[in-house]
Amino acid sequence: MLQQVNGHSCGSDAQSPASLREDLQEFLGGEAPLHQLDDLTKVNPVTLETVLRCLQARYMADLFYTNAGCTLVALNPFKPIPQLYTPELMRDYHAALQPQKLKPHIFTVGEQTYRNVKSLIEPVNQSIVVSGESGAGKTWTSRCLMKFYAVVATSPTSGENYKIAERIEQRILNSNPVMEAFGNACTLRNNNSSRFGKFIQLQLNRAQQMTGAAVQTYLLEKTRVACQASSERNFHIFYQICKGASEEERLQWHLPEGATFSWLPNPERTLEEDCFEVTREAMLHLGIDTPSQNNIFKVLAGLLHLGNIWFADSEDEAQPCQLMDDAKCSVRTSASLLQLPVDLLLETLRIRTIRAGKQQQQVFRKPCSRAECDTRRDCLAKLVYARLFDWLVSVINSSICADPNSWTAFIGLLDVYGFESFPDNSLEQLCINYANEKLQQHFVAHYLRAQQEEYAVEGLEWSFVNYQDNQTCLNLIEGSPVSICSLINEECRLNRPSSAAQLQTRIESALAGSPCLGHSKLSREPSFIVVHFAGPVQYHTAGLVEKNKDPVPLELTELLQQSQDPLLIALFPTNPKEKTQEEPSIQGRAPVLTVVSKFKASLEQLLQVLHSTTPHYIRCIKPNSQSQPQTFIQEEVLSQLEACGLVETIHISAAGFPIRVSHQNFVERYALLRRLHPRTSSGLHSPYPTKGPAASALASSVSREAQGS
Ligand SMILES: Nc1ncnc2c1ncn2[C@@H]1O[C@H](COP(=O)(O)OP(=O)(O)OP(=O)(O)O)[C@@H](O)[C@H]1O
Repeated sequence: MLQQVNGHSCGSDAQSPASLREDLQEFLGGEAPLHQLDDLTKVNPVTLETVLRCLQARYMADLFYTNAGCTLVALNPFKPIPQLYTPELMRDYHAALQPQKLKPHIFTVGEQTYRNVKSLIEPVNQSIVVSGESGAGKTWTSRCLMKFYAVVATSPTSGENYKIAERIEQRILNSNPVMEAFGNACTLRNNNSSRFGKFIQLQLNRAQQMTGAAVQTYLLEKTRVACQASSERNFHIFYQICKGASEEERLQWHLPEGATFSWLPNPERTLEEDCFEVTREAMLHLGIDTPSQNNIFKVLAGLLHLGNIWFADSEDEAQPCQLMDDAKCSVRTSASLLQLPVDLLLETLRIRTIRAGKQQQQVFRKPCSRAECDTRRDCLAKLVYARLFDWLVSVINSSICADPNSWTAFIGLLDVYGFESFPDNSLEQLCINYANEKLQQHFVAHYLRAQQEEYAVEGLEWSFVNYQDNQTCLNLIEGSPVSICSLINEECRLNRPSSAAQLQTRIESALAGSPCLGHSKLSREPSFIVVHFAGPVQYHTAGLVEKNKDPVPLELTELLQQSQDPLLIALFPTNPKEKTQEEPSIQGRAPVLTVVSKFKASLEQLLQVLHSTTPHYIRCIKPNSQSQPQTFIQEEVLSQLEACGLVETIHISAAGFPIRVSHQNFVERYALLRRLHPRTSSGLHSPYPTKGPAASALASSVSREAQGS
């Protein structure tokens, strides 16, 4: 009935179409207008179409949050709605007797999570998995949740303790602008796209007060420092220093007004993320004082000048490449900002050292080709930036992390880069989409599969809801013995010359049986297609192996160890015992630790943490790819709904038993009901089953009733 009414096009009578529709609905079915359905399990029937219509109706009515069983759907409004995130509203959700009876909100999830910690029911630790495609609102959501906990999980005491707690919360909140300045960038899909993944662990003491936090980051897209797609930008911080530096700083950092940098595309675009002052202020609160900040910005300016060093082709292979005319000044400026000997910088960029022999004693020096010089220059910048980012994260952690004895439980917020599919996808997208597959699998395993299996085991009446399991895709990416990861890693291990076309052939022949592997007949570049749960993505094989090796010539690290700059000295210590991955082993074998293998290991660690917690899910949905408010493009939303299996989730949530109470807790909580029903004469049999499937069904229904769901 709803569908028909909604599909009906209303005329332009005196009555507005919206109110006519509502009247019609009421008359025909007595059902609530679609936008009033704040739980998708109430949509009837539950189909992709009805869910889509409901979300659209709500979006147009400025209702951005909707429950979908165990998941909260968050539609990106693409406009500021300050009244939706006020501290007063946070307190309302916190103080509510039954927060789930209030309008759906991320604060309901926040509060439920918080109450779960309080209840001490195992697993006490909680996690909130915020997912969605790039630009859907994940970072925004996690930021708001952090603010929520900063407001509600505070010490009620006054005086000194209160001040300490407030300082910790401020620091935790201040970690956001700093990490976003250094780790976010404007991409085609999102002006403030996170180019790294993060898991924030909010640490709570016995009284459920936030005593600290810890941040774990994943795979920063460091290639962006030296290479940006034409309509994209470098990390925000570079624009911030160029736009926000004072006159004096401009002189110190050699950043005159109007200077152009190859690695600073689209500087004319001004974004709200360009605010230098916010970053500085936040850094200060995290304990990074002004001299240290200036040191960081000076190094970053040095990298910008490094990007302006261009080489000319050498006519004689035995001679190093010459600098382009404009580049001579850039070399001097870059060397001076990075406090490196200018000759050594030039030599390192232009001459390769080859070690040979058993103990690598024989050393040859070979001039690099122009392309090799460019690669070394880019590599130097990536090396510095990646270490700087890691260093910042460790500074942040030391500033916000609580003493391990002071906290007993945590709430984890996971905000990883969303699923990506560009015209040109490479190793970065493969890793990002792989992470999204793993998270989807966690959701599928935890919710869609495990729940239904449990119902079957408990003997509950249940007709199985089919869902899209992404295991086949994961097998293709990471399975054993052969997968895309293993094949790319093997190329790195064998260190054999391998063309992009050869890699494509190897992948296609070794994994031909996988239904998730596709081939594009139209593509001129060697590539392969992976059919992800969120859609097919074509990956180009050119440069894949090299990126996976992520080779850092030893000379580059040695060069940076020669720097007199205090920050670079800290980032590149000259500790002979510290053997870095980039150093070749004695036997001259290629390093086994590849980007993919390190990423895989960190993902596995993350999933272990997630498995040990009670998970909560927030699905962020991007209503349109133009980031426009009040614009709901059905096809785009539909593909996101399909990709995350939302309809299946709703089906299972609607028909299933989402609330689980242990038998003991159930008896304790509802023992009162027994008094209402007289016992049988023997006194042994309660009218309610206390064990087995029927008990859990009963527990669920009573509990659901109690919670008003
Ligand atoms: N609840 C909201 N209210 C207002 N604007 C929002 C909201 N959520 C998101 N936005 C807007 O959408 C933009 C993109 O959101 P966000 O950066 O959180 O996306 P994301 O999912 O983290 O993307 P990525 O994966 O690229 O990092 C924000 O910069 C903000 O302008």
